[in-house]
Amino acid sequence: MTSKPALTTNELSVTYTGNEDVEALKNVSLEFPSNQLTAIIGPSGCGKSTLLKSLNRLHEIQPNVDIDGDVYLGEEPIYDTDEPAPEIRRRIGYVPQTPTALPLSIYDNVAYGAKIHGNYEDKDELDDIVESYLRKVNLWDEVKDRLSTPGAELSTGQIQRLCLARSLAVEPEVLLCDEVTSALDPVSAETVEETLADLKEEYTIIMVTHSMDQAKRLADDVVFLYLGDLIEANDTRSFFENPQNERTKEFVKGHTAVEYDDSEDETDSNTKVDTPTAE
Ligand SMILES: Nc1ncnc2c1ncn2[C@@H]1O[C@H](COP(=O)(O)OP(=O)(O)OP(=O)(O)O)[C@@H](O)[C@H]1O
Repeated sequence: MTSKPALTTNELSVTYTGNEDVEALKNVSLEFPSNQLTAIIGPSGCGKSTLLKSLNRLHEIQPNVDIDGDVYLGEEPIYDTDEPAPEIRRRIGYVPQTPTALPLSIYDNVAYGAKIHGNYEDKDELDDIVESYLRKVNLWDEVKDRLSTPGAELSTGQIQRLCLARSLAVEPEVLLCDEVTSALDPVSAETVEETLADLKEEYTIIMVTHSMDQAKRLADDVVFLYLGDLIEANDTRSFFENPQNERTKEFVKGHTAVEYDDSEDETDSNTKVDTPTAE
């Protein structure tokens, strides 16, 4: 990891409290470089979504979560700060797995984000902003003649790109993506993936994915979690070709077997992670 970190975690721990405490993340210290795409991978239940949500204080909307340590956006702490959580969440955007359009027109789905940010003078400028973000997510040509139709009438893959445009329109410094292609058909997933590949030139993107193929294709860096522990973080090539930790070696080998040897394994070739759970 070479460039300056956009986001850093310092001994970050997250515990879900209740009848039984679940330590979902344990003392994780990590750097997420600027203008790169980092993939967070690991078996089901290892803490990927927990890590992602703790990076913009999304956990605070749940009552039963204890968080220790801190996260830094550049040099600024996001927990130990007077800055309101909604402003932190504007600066560190979150795109969920299930694409959902607001009950508004295509135009207003994107304008909504721009209006929150309030960085425009008049309608002409807002039109330009909407167009530029729809272009950024490769959706403009598909929707430019029907901007006033409801966003919900688009295909699922188009809605996911609309959600990306809406998230970008508030001008975040970092974009968190939680399995944003997993609810899509293969063609739509490919289009969203191409969009992410374009966006990572300009944005810092942190993405949870279950697909090793996707991590290899898209990510500059990979973070591997197991049972809430950070096992290994490295650039993508080193991570897959020369893993340092035995656990990583096993995980990568397991997925290589799934990807390339379909004679012995019935697991779907999209390499959905199926190794032991942390629960
Ligand atoms: N709201 C919650 N309350 C209690 N425990 C939770 C809660 N959310 C997650 N957990 C537990 O925390 C651990 C980590 O869960 P998390 O969803 O972060 O894993 P994950 O790696 O994203 O899993 P998956 O790949 O299946 O989505 C798991 O043991 C899970 O059961």
